Amino acid sequence: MVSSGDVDMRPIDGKRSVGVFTKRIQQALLDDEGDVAVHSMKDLPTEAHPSLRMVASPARETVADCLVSPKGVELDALPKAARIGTGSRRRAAQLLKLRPDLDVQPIRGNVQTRLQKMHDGDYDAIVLAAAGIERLEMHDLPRAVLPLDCMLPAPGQGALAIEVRGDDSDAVAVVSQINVPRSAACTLAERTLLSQLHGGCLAPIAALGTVSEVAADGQTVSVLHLVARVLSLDGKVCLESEADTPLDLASDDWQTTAIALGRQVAEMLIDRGARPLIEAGR
Ligand SMILES: NCc1[nH]cc(CCC(=O)O)c1CC(=O)O
Repeated sequence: MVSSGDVDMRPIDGKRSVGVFTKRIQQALLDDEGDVAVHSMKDLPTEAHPSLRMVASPARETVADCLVSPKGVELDALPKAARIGTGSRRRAAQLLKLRPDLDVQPIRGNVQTRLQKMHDGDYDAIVLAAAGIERLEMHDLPRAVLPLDCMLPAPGQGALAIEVRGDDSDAVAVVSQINVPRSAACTLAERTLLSQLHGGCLAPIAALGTVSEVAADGQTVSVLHLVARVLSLDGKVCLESEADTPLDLASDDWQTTAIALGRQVAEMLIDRGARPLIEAGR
């Protein structure tokens, strides 16, 4: 299905841009044109549609962003004042934090359109999610992975969100079986943080949840870690907070745990002054 996010070339704008990649697909579910919707979780607004239910998130792809350029150079090898195409304030702010000289310019359209614009010479480089490149099987695309400490991803990046109609109990029962709690816990923490900050998809907010196994008293326990950043648009201010919590993936408690961690890290950022930065980014 073609969504308005694929074809609308106008600059990203607060209200109009909410759900542009997901609305058309949700409408197909509501109209009974399909029974299962597959979204990029990153594109799915945190506020759920009242008649739909996100019942599964399968194993997550790689979460990083990539710098894509004709020669696939690293960020520090770009010439001074290089033109970078990205419509994402999160990406723009994190790039400018490291390279204030860069000339960040808006870009729209699907991946093919963006690459064409780069090859036409409109930009020296663009930023794309590694997950998108891999899902499109563009394995030969010249690119440099941006390390996570320089570019934290968007909440939900690299994950899929599978939605069904809330009253379709067969679909709920079947599709929920492909949920991977380890991935779902990470993205639930990230998306809880985002909704607590009322960031929508546009504010310069980055977040990454990870699960690791830690040895404690001769046993291994899972730990959910969440790190998040809120930046000023020019990247000059960058607040970062993180926290972790034990996670019991075998019980249904993982949801409560992930939500609590998302709230906790959001509070830490608000205490450090995130609100005015988010308001300025609207
Ligand atoms: N906003 C478009 C969008 N939605 C999901 C992805 C990539 C795949 C993913 O992050 O899951 C992309 C393209 C991009 O950000 O480069």
